[in-house]
Order: sequence, then C-alpha cells, then structure tokens
Amino acid sequence: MAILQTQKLDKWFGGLHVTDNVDFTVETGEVHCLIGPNGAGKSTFFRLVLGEHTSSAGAILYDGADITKEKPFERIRRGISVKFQVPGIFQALRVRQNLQIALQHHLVGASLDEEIDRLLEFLKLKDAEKQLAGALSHGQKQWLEIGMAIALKPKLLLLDEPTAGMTPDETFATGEMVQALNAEGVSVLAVEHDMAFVRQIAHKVTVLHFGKVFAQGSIDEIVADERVAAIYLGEVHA
Ligand SMILES: Nc1ncnc2c1ncn2[C@@H]1O[C@H](COP(=O)(O)OP(=O)(O)OP(=O)(O)O)[C@@H](O)[C@H]1O
Repeated sequence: MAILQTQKLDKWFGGLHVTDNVDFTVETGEVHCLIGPNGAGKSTFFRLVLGEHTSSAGAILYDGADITKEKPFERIRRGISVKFQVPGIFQALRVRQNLQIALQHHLVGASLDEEIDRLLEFLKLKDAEKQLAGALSHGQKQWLEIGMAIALKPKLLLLDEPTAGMTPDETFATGEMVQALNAEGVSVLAVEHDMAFVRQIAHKVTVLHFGKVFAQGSIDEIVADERVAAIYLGEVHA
C-alpha cells in the first residue's frame, strides 16, 4: 500500500518543464530518499506534494485519496508534515516553549509536559531545554525543527536536506532519529545530498534529472549505476 503516489505529475514554470511526467511512490513504512543534481527539480517536487505549488497536470494520491487539489493545511491535517531547510522555529523563545507551541493544540496539563519531555529526550535537547532556540548550534536547531515537524505525529514526514551544514556526528545522530521514527511507523521522504546519510537511512532511492525520474533502486544499485554516476554521483565522490 502506498502512502504517497504521484501519477504523471507535471509542472511547468513558463517554458521550463520542471516536473516531467513523474510516476513516483513512497510505500507505507518506507524511508525514501530523493537525490539529483542541482536544478533537477527536487524542491519543486516537494512543494507539489505539499500543495505549495499547484501541478500543471497529473495526480497526487495520499493513502489512496486524491489530494491533487487540496490546500496545504488539508494535507497537513491528513498527516503530512515537513521540515524545510529554512528555520521554522521561534528563535526568541526557549527550546521547551517551542515544543509546547507545537503540541499545545492537542495536549494539556501533565500529558503535555510528558510529551515535551519525551520529545526533548528524543531530540537530544534535554540539556538545552531552557536555552533560547536562537542560541542553539546549527545541528540542534535542525533537531528542534524535526521536533516541531513530528509533534503532530505525522504519518508521512518530508525532510528537505535535513543534514545540510551538520557535522558527521550530528548527521549520524539525525539518521538514528529518522530510523527511530520509521520504526514507530512514520514513512519518510527526504531530499538529501549527503550520500553517507542516504546510505544510513534509505530503503529506496530515486534520482531526479531534468525533472524526470532517471533511476530508482537501493543505494547499492544507484551507486553502481554508471548512468547515475555520470550525471550526479561522480560530482560528489560517493
Ligand atoms: N518559482 C519558480 N519559477 C521559475 N522557475 C523555477 C521556480 N522554482 C524553481 N524553478 C526552476 O526549476 C528548476 C528546478 O528547481 P528546483 O529548485 O526544484 O531544483 P532542485 O533539484 O531542488 O535544486 P537544488 O538541489 O539546487 O535545490 C530550476 O531550473 C529552477 O531555476
């Protein structure tokens, strides 16, 4: 059963065919990574899934339902959540307060406090709970953002280059978080450049090139694919 499926999805920006007839599936329970050279159309594809861009043609299905025409908030309500690269946290508030804001619409009292504590532990931010979010390290900010994105217990988590700017240790810890979320049943679609991270988390990898699905398979199949190496992996020495 697919949690997310696109059928012949198309997006044009003027004369530029940025998403070109994309048939793509994230199976329920899968961690799926989307890679490809700069300008391949990864961000655009993400924004189509979120409803921030409207598609020019084709369909988007979520858990079997056609969401092609739905607004972003309707898709979020269905269980899609996203962590973008740009900060989505309240820099002037404390770490704990950020999580409180994300959680307080559906939890109160002791269960709210318990859930904040659980998230702080999960995000490796327990010692930083009283710090202002703006004073966190780059990696910690990314984790807090993951916390904001998972607060509403999404079924499908979209991650846009979650490890950009992280140290190798932070990247590895982020991979462990993704794996733990996945073990709890969250399906994940991640746009990522870091091939070590992709190797750590991905069940399946899709390569986009000029807006088209260029290749698809396990990380080993993708790394062994000379056509892929020619367009992308060669550039990043994977
Ligand atoms: N709003 C827009 N209007 C016009 N062209 C756009 C718009 N957004 C993206 N593009 C173009 O669409 C193409 C794909 O861009 P996109 O950002 O989706 O690629 P990407 O694979 O995410 O790249 P990167 O890895 O650099 O983030 C690029 O040529 C880009 O210039």
